Amino acid sequence: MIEIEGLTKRYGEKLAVDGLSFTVRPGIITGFLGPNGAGKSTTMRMMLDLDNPTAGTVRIDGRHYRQLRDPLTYIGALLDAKAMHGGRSAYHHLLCLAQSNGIPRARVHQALDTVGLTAVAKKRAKGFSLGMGQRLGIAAALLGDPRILMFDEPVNGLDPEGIHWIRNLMKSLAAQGRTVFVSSHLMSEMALTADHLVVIGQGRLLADTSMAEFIRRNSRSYVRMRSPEHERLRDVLAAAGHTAVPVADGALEIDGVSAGDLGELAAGHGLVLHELSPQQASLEEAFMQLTAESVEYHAHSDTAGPAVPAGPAPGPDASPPPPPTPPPPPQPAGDWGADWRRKKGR
Ligand SMILES: Nc1ncnc2c1ncn2[C@@H]1O[C@H](COP(=O)(O)OP(=O)(O)OP(=O)(O)O)[C@@H](O)[C@H]1O
Repeated sequence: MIEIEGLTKRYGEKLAVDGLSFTVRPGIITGFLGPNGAGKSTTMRMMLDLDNPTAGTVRIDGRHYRQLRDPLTYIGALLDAKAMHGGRSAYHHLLCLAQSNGIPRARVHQALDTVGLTAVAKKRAKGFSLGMGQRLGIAAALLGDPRILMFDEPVNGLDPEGIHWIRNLMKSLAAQGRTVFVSSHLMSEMALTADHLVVIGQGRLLADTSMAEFIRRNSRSYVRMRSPEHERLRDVLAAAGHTAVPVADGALEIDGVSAGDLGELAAGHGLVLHELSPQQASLEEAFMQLTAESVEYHAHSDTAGPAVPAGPAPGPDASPPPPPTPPPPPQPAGDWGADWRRKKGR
């Protein structure tokens, strides 16, 4: 188990992690989700004592990382798959790690076997593809047979076969009762892997919820209707007890009733419809709404300009930056998502 309490990291003016508190439990995969720059890697580095917190604590099975004897036997991590000595073979890379952490040599063979690198164990790591490097990084994380595993964006840049393999590996590690903590900036990836979600934005906790609860609250199905007789359609729907929410393109969105029933209702009143379509809100949309106010880097919607940070404009001739927008107040974890549902009139 990993317990994080009031974890904060400031780099000069930048508050990268802002008073995070949550617990990562064993036997499940906990997804750590947030847009680019949200503070995921910084949090993970502090969990592994690679960075000092400005405030707050991290406990690994009740102890600080520094108090762990042979830490690789408690917690294994894949942070940056490229962080290895490229001139060494995969076997020697793992052997060096094993020898400096009191791990028996036999584990090197087992770890190579688990990740499918036995055949290339004698090859130098610098000749490895991205996927092979990722597998070697995972072998290093598994080397000490730790109860806790941490993966930072493990599927980045992998082909579908590699992604499938990592997903299944994480699931089997969790099924063995281990604590699995995995970061991503993709909701779609987490939906396929995680049992629990911790969502952050600009270093703050936005949600701490089970995946099932996230899906239950956000996999909303509804019906879109459009009619040239917009007002009459609204009246007919209201009289039938349905709440119709108008949206920007002139359509109405109606929850809790089927497209078939709505079609019959409209036909019964002689209403012409230009659209009657069942819809399913995507989890990606829910995640984007949840983190919308905390996204630091936006792409321009016009195609002329490059993506730039939303912060002050660069360069000596740049016009003065607009005053900073105050960050949104933190949401109580029990009511996350309420804000965007309110905004959408849901
Ligand atoms: N060593 C550092 N010095 C100064 N600022 C830093 C440092 N490390 C991270 N930051 C800043 O802290 C914020 C959080 O960065 P972090 O890498 O933890 O985010 P992230 O959620 O992992 O992002 P990504 O998904 O893009 O990897 C960013 O604004 C980043 O620029």
